Amino acid sequence: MQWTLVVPLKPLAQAKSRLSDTADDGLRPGLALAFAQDTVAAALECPAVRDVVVVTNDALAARELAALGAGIVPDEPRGGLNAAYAHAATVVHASRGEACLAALNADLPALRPAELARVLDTAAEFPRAFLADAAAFGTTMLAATRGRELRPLFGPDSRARHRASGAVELCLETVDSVRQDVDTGDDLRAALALGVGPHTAAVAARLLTTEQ
Ligand SMILES: Nc1nc2c(ncn2[C@@H]2O[C@H](COP(=O)(O)OP(=O)(O)OP(=O)(O)O)[C@@H](O)[C@H]2O)c(=O)[nH]1
Ligand SMILES: C=C(OP(=O)(O)O)C(=O)O
Repeated sequence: MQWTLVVPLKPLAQAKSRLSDTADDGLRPGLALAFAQDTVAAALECPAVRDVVVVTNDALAARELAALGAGIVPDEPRGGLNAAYAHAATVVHASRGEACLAALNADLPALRPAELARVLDTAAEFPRAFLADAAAFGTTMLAATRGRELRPLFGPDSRARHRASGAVELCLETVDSVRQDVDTGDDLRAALALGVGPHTAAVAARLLTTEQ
Protein backbone atom coordinates (compact mmCIF):
# COMPACT_ATOMS: atom_id res chain seq x y z
CA MET A 1 0.00 0.00 0.00
CA GLN A 2 1.23 3.50 -0.80
CA TRP A 3 0.48 6.58 1.24
CA THR A 4 -0.02 10.27 0.72
CA LEU A 5 1.77 12.02 3.57
CA VAL A 6 0.51 15.34 4.88
CA VAL A 7 3.24 17.41 6.54
CA PRO A 8 2.25 20.65 8.31
CA LEU A 9 4.59 23.58 8.71
CA LYS A 10 4.01 26.85 10.57
CA PRO A 11 5.33 30.13 9.14
CA LEU A 12 9.07 29.77 9.78
CA ALA A 13 9.37 32.97 11.84
CA GLN A 14 6.90 31.48 14.37
CA ALA A 15 8.14 27.91 14.31
CA LYS A 16 10.12 26.08 16.98
CA SER A 17 9.65 28.66 19.73
CA ARG A 18 10.71 26.06 22.33
CA LEU A 19 14.16 26.06 20.72
CA SER A 20 14.71 29.76 21.50
CA ASP A 21 17.31 28.96 24.19
CA THR A 22 19.25 26.82 21.68
CA ALA A 23 18.90 28.84 18.47
CA ASP A 24 18.37 32.61 18.40
CA ASP A 25 15.85 34.46 16.21
CA GLY A 26 18.42 34.66 13.42
CA LEU A 27 18.98 30.91 13.18
CA ARG A 28 15.66 29.38 14.30
CA PRO A 29 13.66 29.89 11.07
CA GLY A 30 16.50 28.28 9.08
CA LEU A 31 16.60 25.39 11.52
CA ALA A 32 12.82 24.85 11.23
CA LEU A 33 13.15 24.86 7.43
CA ALA A 34 16.08 22.43 7.57
CA PHE A 35 14.08 20.00 9.75
CA ALA A 36 11.24 20.13 7.23
CA GLN A 37 13.59 19.66 4.26
CA ASP A 38 15.22 16.58 5.83
CA THR A 39 11.81 15.20 6.83
CA VAL A 40 10.32 15.68 3.36
CA ALA A 41 13.42 14.41 1.52
CA ALA A 42 13.51 11.20 3.61
CA ALA A 43 9.75 10.72 3.22
CA LEU A 44 10.00 11.04 -0.56
CA GLU A 45 12.67 8.31 -0.58
CA CYS A 46 10.40 5.92 1.32
CA PRO A 47 9.00 3.11 -0.86
CA ALA A 48 5.67 3.20 1.03
CA VAL A 49 5.13 6.86 0.14
CA ARG A 50 3.25 7.83 -3.02
CA ASP A 51 3.56 11.57 -2.47
CA VAL A 52 4.06 14.27 0.14
CA VAL A 53 1.81 17.28 0.58
CA VAL A 54 3.04 20.14 2.77
CA VAL A 55 0.39 22.39 4.29
CA THR A 56 1.94 25.77 4.91
CA ASN A 57 1.54 29.51 4.35
CA ASP A 58 5.29 30.15 4.40
CA ALA A 59 6.39 31.26 0.91
CA LEU A 60 10.09 30.35 1.31
CA ALA A 61 9.32 26.93 2.80
CA ALA A 62 6.75 26.27 0.09
CA ARG A 63 9.35 27.05 -2.61
CA GLU A 64 12.12 24.97 -1.04
CA LEU A 65 9.90 21.96 -0.27
CA ALA A 66 8.26 22.05 -3.70
CA ALA A 67 11.79 21.98 -5.16
CA LEU A 68 12.33 18.67 -3.32
CA GLY A 69 9.16 17.27 -4.92
CA ALA A 70 6.43 17.99 -2.36
CA GLY A 71 2.99 19.30 -3.27
CA ILE A 72 1.92 22.46 -1.44
CA VAL A 73 -1.48 23.23 0.05
CA PRO A 74 -2.01 26.69 1.60
CA ASP A 75 -3.12 26.61 5.24
CA GLU A 76 -6.40 28.32 4.45
CA PRO A 77 -8.21 27.74 7.76
CA ARG A 78 -5.34 29.37 9.73
CA GLY A 79 -6.97 27.61 12.68
CA GLY A 80 -4.00 25.71 14.09
CA LEU A 81 -2.45 22.33 13.48
CA ASN A 82 -5.50 20.04 13.47
CA ALA A 83 -7.46 22.42 11.23
CA ALA A 84 -4.49 22.50 8.84
CA TYR A 85 -4.36 18.68 8.73
CA ALA A 86 -8.12 18.38 8.21
CA HIS A 87 -8.02 20.96 5.41
CA ALA A 88 -5.14 19.22 3.63
CA ALA A 89 -6.97 15.89 3.94
CA THR A 90 -10.04 17.43 2.27
CA VAL A 91 -7.90 18.85 -0.55
CA VAL A 92 -6.14 15.50 -1.11
CA HIS A 93 -9.38 13.54 -1.12
CA ALA A 94 -10.94 16.02 -3.56
CA SER A 95 -8.10 15.51 -6.05
CA ARG A 96 -7.27 11.80 -5.55
CA GLY A 97 -10.47 10.20 -4.27
CA GLU A 98 -9.95 7.83 -1.39
CA ALA A 99 -6.20 8.11 -0.79
CA CYS A 100 -4.52 6.43 2.18
CA LEU A 101 -3.46 9.42 4.24
CA ALA A 102 -0.84 9.77 6.94
CA ALA A 103 -0.07 12.87 8.97
CA LEU A 104 3.64 13.33 9.71
CA ASN A 105 5.32 16.08 11.77
CA ALA A 106 7.76 18.33 9.90
CA ASP A 107 10.32 18.18 12.71
CA LEU A 108 11.86 14.73 12.19
CA PRO A 109 15.37 15.63 10.93
CA ALA A 110 16.78 12.14 11.57
CA LEU A 111 14.01 10.38 9.62
CA ARG A 112 15.14 7.19 7.83
CA PRO A 113 13.10 6.03 4.81
CA ALA A 114 13.30 2.33 5.80
CA GLU A 115 12.02 3.04 9.33
CA LEU A 116 9.15 5.11 7.96
CA ALA A 117 8.32 2.24 5.59
CA ARG A 118 8.05 -0.16 8.55
CA VAL A 119 5.74 2.23 10.36
CA LEU A 120 3.50 2.78 7.32
CA ASP A 121 3.44 -0.92 6.35
CA THR A 122 2.26 -1.77 9.87
CA ALA A 123 -0.28 1.09 9.89
CA ALA A 124 -1.77 -0.42 6.72
CA GLU A 125 -3.10 -3.32 8.85
CA PHE A 126 -5.47 -1.02 10.78
CA PRO A 127 -8.21 1.48 9.87
CA ARG A 128 -6.50 4.21 11.92
CA ALA A 129 -3.12 3.99 13.64
CA PHE A 130 -0.51 6.25 15.21
CA LEU A 131 3.07 6.33 16.48
CA ALA A 132 3.99 7.98 19.79
CA ASP A 133 6.87 10.45 19.87
CA ALA A 134 10.19 9.86 21.66
CA ALA A 135 8.99 11.79 24.72
CA ALA A 136 6.06 9.31 24.94
CA PHE A 137 3.32 11.97 25.31
CA GLY A 138 2.94 13.19 21.75
CA THR A 139 2.39 11.74 18.29
CA THR A 140 4.64 11.92 15.25
CA MET A 141 2.47 9.97 12.77
CA LEU A 142 -1.26 9.31 12.41
CA ALA A 143 -2.51 7.19 9.52
CA ALA A 144 -5.94 6.41 8.08
CA THR A 145 -6.41 3.75 5.42
CA ARG A 146 -8.63 4.24 2.38
CA GLY A 147 -12.14 5.45 3.18
CA ARG A 148 -11.33 6.32 6.81
CA GLU A 149 -11.16 9.82 8.20
CA LEU A 150 -7.86 10.98 9.73
CA ARG A 151 -9.51 12.71 12.73
CA PRO A 152 -6.28 14.44 13.90
CA LEU A 153 -5.99 15.24 17.61
CA PHE A 154 -2.46 16.61 17.73
CA GLY A 155 -1.31 18.91 20.52
CA PRO A 156 -0.61 18.35 24.24
CA ASP A 157 -1.05 14.69 25.28
CA SER A 158 -1.96 13.67 21.75
CA ARG A 159 -0.79 10.10 22.38
CA ALA A 160 -3.53 9.59 24.99
CA ARG A 161 -6.07 11.45 22.87
CA HIS A 162 -5.36 9.43 19.72
CA ARG A 163 -5.56 6.24 21.74
CA ALA A 164 -8.86 7.31 23.33
CA SER A 165 -10.23 8.12 19.87
CA GLY A 166 -9.85 4.46 18.87
CA ALA A 167 -6.69 4.75 16.77
CA VAL A 168 -4.35 1.78 17.23
CA GLU A 169 -0.99 2.62 18.78
CA LEU A 170 1.87 1.07 16.82
CA CYS A 171 4.24 -0.56 19.31
CA LEU A 172 7.27 -0.95 17.08
CA GLU A 173 10.89 -1.10 18.17
CA THR A 174 13.81 0.37 16.26
CA VAL A 175 11.84 3.13 14.56
CA ASP A 176 13.55 5.84 16.64
CA SER A 177 14.05 8.13 13.66
CA VAL A 178 10.27 8.35 13.13
CA ARG A 179 9.66 9.06 16.82
CA GLN A 180 12.40 11.68 17.32
CA ASP A 181 10.67 15.01 16.86
CA VAL A 182 12.66 18.09 17.84
CA ASP A 183 11.03 20.61 20.16
CA THR A 184 13.84 21.34 22.64
CA GLY A 185 17.62 21.53 22.77
CA ASP A 186 17.72 18.04 24.30
CA ASP A 187 15.60 16.72 21.42
CA LEU A 188 18.04 18.31 18.96
CA ARG A 189 20.98 16.61 20.67
CA ALA A 190 19.12 13.28 20.54
CA ALA A 191 18.40 13.75 16.82
CA LEU A 192 22.04 14.65 16.12
CA ALA A 193 23.10 11.48 17.93
CA LEU A 194 20.77 9.41 15.70
CA GLY A 195 22.19 11.18 12.63
CA VAL A 196 20.34 14.02 10.91
CA GLY A 197 19.90 14.78 7.23
CA PRO A 198 22.20 17.20 5.36
CA HIS A 199 20.09 20.35 5.73
CA THR A 200 19.91 20.07 9.51
CA ALA A 201 23.56 19.05 9.75
CA ALA A 202 24.58 22.24 7.92
CA VAL A 203 22.51 24.55 10.15
CA ALA A 204 23.54 22.68 13.31
CA ALA A 205 27.19 23.20 12.37
CA ARG A 206 26.52 26.98 12.25
CA LEU A 207 24.77 26.73 15.60
CA LEU A 208 27.77 25.03 17.19
CA THR A 209 30.13 27.62 15.67
CA THR A 210 27.99 30.45 17.08
CA GLU A 211 28.00 28.81 20.54
CA GLN A 212 31.82 28.81 20.75
N1 LIG B 1 0.29 24.47 8.69
C1 LIG B 1 0.40 24.52 10.03
N2 LIG B 1 1.33 23.79 10.66
C2 LIG B 1 1.42 23.86 12.02
C3 LIG B 1 0.55 24.69 12.78
N3 LIG B 1 0.89 24.55 14.09
C4 LIG B 1 1.91 23.69 14.14
N4 LIG B 1 2.25 23.27 12.89
C5 LIG B 1 3.31 22.30 12.54
O1 LIG B 1 3.01 21.09 13.23
C6 LIG B 1 4.19 20.46 13.75
C7 LIG B 1 4.15 20.37 15.28
O2 LIG B 1 3.95 21.69 15.75
P1 LIG B 1 4.33 22.27 17.17
O3 LIG B 1 5.32 21.40 17.87
O4 LIG B 1 3.06 22.61 17.85
O5 LIG B 1 4.99 23.66 16.77
P2 LIG B 1 6.48 24.00 16.44
O6 LIG B 1 6.54 25.24 15.64
O7 LIG B 1 7.12 22.82 15.80
O8 LIG B 1 7.17 24.26 17.86
P3 LIG B 1 6.81 25.31 19.05
O9 LIG B 1 6.75 26.70 18.47
O10 LIG B 1 7.95 25.14 19.98
O11 LIG B 1 5.49 24.85 19.62
C8 LIG B 1 5.34 21.29 13.22
O12 LIG B 1 5.73 20.72 12.00
C9 LIG B 1 4.71 22.67 13.01
O13 LIG B 1 5.38 23.46 12.05
C10 LIG B 1 -0.44 25.46 12.08
O14 LIG B 1 -1.23 26.20 12.65
N5 LIG B 1 -0.46 25.33 10.71
C1 LIG C 1 1.78 18.59 18.18
C2 LIG C 1 2.51 17.61 18.68
O1 LIG C 1 3.86 17.68 18.66
P1 LIG C 1 4.88 18.53 19.54
O2 LIG C 1 5.49 17.55 20.48
O3 LIG C 1 5.79 18.94 18.45
O4 LIG C 1 4.14 19.67 20.17
C3 LIG C 1 1.94 16.32 19.16
O5 LIG C 1 2.73 15.51 19.66
O6 LIG C 1 0.73 16.12 19.04
